[in-house]
Parts: sequence; structure tokens; C-alpha cells
Amino acid sequence: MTIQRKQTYPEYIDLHPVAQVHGSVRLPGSKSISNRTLLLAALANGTTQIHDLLASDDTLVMLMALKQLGVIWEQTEATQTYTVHGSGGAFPVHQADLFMGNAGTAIRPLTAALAAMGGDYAVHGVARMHERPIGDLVDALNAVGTKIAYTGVTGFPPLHIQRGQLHSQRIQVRGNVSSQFLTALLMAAPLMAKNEAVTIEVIGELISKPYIEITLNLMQRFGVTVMREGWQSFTVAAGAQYQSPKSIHVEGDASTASYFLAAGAIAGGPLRVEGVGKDSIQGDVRFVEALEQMGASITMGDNWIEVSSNGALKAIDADFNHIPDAAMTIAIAALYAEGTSTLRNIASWRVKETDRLNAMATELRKLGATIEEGSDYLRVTPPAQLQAATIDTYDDHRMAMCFSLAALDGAARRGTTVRINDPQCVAKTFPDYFTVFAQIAEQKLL
Ligand SMILES: O=C(O)C1=C[C@@H](OP(=O)(O)O)[C@@H](O)[C@H](O)C1
Ligand SMILES: C=C(OP(=O)(O)O)C(=O)O
Repeated sequence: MTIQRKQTYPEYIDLHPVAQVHGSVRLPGSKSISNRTLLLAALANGTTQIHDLLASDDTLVMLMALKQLGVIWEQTEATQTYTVHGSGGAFPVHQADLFMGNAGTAIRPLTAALAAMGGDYAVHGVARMHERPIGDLVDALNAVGTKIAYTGVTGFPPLHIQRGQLHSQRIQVRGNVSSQFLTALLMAAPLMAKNEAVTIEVIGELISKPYIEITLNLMQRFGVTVMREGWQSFTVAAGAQYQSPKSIHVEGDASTASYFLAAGAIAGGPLRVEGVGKDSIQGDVRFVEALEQMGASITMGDNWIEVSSNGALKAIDADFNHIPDAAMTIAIAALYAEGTSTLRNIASWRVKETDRLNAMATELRKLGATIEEGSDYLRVTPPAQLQAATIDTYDDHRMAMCFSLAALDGAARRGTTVRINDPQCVAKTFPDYFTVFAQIAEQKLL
């Protein structure tokens, strides 16, 4: 099955310097919560109404895959409310060819669920997805008896999943390449814990930890409590089954919030985002701590965040392992700081939509910044004045969203004219990004 992308933007967008940003942005739903909720609702007993689901490429591939697997869902017309009829832990269709685009949050959890159920499934994605590792997840599962084979390069999708025979309830997984492997195993664990408890042990270091909290929180809302020993070991009791919470609301996306919050910090604001706040279960709300360290002022309600600043931003030197996605936005905010900023412990950037360490370094240099690209860090020294540039986006939504901010005038230095090539790539998580950016910047872009 192929999925048609709606083309909304031209080949490139030119952004001209913007003196001020202000206003309020209602955030689209969280990608991480949307895709987890869709899968949990599909696996549960009962019917779930999901409110404010994200509308984007990543959620579309999950919705289409579930449909192919025989899961029935309906969209309430012209809204982001979806009703998912749970399959009670066994998808009705046992043979399918599933296209997962470039959605890590779709391919990884679905692979684990399908391997646990058994069947005859082909799982694949865009070319870049076939370069993104999945070996740690496949190794963890096959070691306990599932049957997943590589049909391309060993360690990467595409995959062929067949029916295996589970012979152990103790699953060991490495967590230093992506936390999504542990998330995938956790979500599939109830399918493997029919008669006996399942324990998942993390071998070595675990990165991107806050995403595991999202997984555990949502599993809990679907009635499955995971017993844990820190970040080392996670146990799902025998007989655990997902039960629909009937209705669930998807918070706004905290990673998406980072572009608007940074805009407020760079250009002064005040700028408010609505949909995430103090009550959020997403680790990326901690992005505001980094902005605060850089000198911005933050106020937060249960469901909103507002940022403003008066004066130049300060450089930052910090570990960003806990917020790898929002950290990209810090690299751009660093262009507006006084002094050199260092983003540490971000090696996972290399295996995401593109090699983000390399892409960031290349494009930041085009703006005149001096960049040191380490194996797991990025050091950004801003130029005296930003240079106009044509930014390549590498089919990476975050590259496109981040670099739009280089048009903003900051207190330490002015913005510049940026041409963003292939702006359409924002469809992965936020198809309307440039339309909303134009509103807060009071610019006519299209
Ligand atoms: O579990 C999730 O929802 C995610 C985990 C993170 O990936 P890694 O664990 O691979 O860093 C993050 O970058 C991704 O956008 C979403
Ligand atoms: C890394 C990302 O996505 P994925 O869910 O595909 O891993 C991202 O959205 O920045």
C-alpha cells in the first residue's frame, strides 16, 4: 500500500527577517502519545475514543497498518477524534505487507506486537527507515523464540515476521541506540505474559529515558501496571491485559512546542503554547529548563507554557540525552547567544531521520556559525552576523522547523533571510508548521 502525501507547500519557502513574534499557538497532538495510544487501543479489550490525535504522516502510517491488520477504527468527521475497536490482543488479519514510512514510533512497537502474535507480515518503510537500526529489538525478541528475519540488510528493516515459539519469559535488550526498543517490548509484553510474568532487562546504558515514562504511563491508563526496578528491569504480571479507558485525550506535542518557545526566547515574545504544561507526561517539556538557563523567562500553567525574554541569550553547555528531539532547537537558539554553546550526549542524533549531527553542523555553517561536530556532541559558536543561506532539510521535519527560526531577530544578533528547501517534510509530525509560523511572525509566506 502506498500513502499519498498532500502537497501543501512549494519546493522551497523563503523566510525574511522577522522583528517580533507574539501570540498563542494551539499545539497539534503529541506524536509519541498518538502512536502509542493507537496501538494500545488496538490491542485492548473494548472501544476507545481518542481525542486530539495528531494528524501527520507518522500517525497515518500507524492508522493504515492497523486497518490492514483488521483493526476497525472510525474518524469522527472533520475532527481528530478517532474511535478504535480493540482486538482483545489478537489482530484479525494474519498476513499483511505494512508500509511504516519513517515512523520509529510505528515500526518498532508494531514489530514487537506482531512478532509476539505470530503470522506472516512484511514490514518496511522509506529508504531512510531501512538505514535506521532495529537489530537490538530483533535480537531481544528472537532470543526468546520469535521469528523475525531481515529481508534486506542485517540489523535494519525491511523485516519478515513469522510465527515463532516463545521459550523464555526473560527478555534482555540493549538501550543505548534507541529507547524505542524497550518501549516496543514493554507494550508487547502483555501479549507474551499470558501464563507467566514477562521480565524485560536493559543491558547497559539506556538513552532517552523520559520516553519510557510516557510508555509506562499510557500502559497504566490501559490497565497494565509495570513493576520496575529503576531503569534496569521491568515486569508485566501473568495474565495482564489491556483494557480500554473508554476515552483518552492526546496532549499537545512538547517537541513541536520547542520551536515556538525558542521563537519567544529569541525574539522576545511573549509567546504562548497551549496543549502542554506542568501536567505533561512528555519529557520534552523540560526543554524550558534549557531556555531558562539561556536567560529566557518561563511561566507555566497546567496546560500552557509562555516564554519571553529581554536581552541577549546566554550560551549553554549541557547534557541533552533526555530530550534528543527538542535539543536540536537549542542548537539554533545558540545562534542567538553570547558565546559558545555545547550540546552533549546526543549520539542518537546520527540514527534518526537523517544523521542530524552532520546535517546540523553542515547547515549551521551555512549561516556563518563555527561548528565543532563530535561523535556525540555539537559545539556552536555564533557568527557576528548571521549570513543568508539556503537550508537543505534532508527529509527531516525537525531540520525544516528548526532552521525557520534563523529568520528571527534576536537581541544579540539579527535574523537573516533563509530559504528552506523541501518544507513539505514537516508533514512527518506537523503538516501546518509553516502556516502557523507565518501567523506568529505576521508574515505572508505562501
Ligand atoms: O519513544 C518515542 O516516542 C520517541 C523516542 C525518541 O527516540 P530514541 O529513543 O530513539 O532516542 C525520540 O527521538 C522519538 O522522536 C520519539
Ligand atoms: C526521531 C524522531 O522520530 P521517530 O519517531 O521516527 O524516531 C523525531 O520525530 O525526531
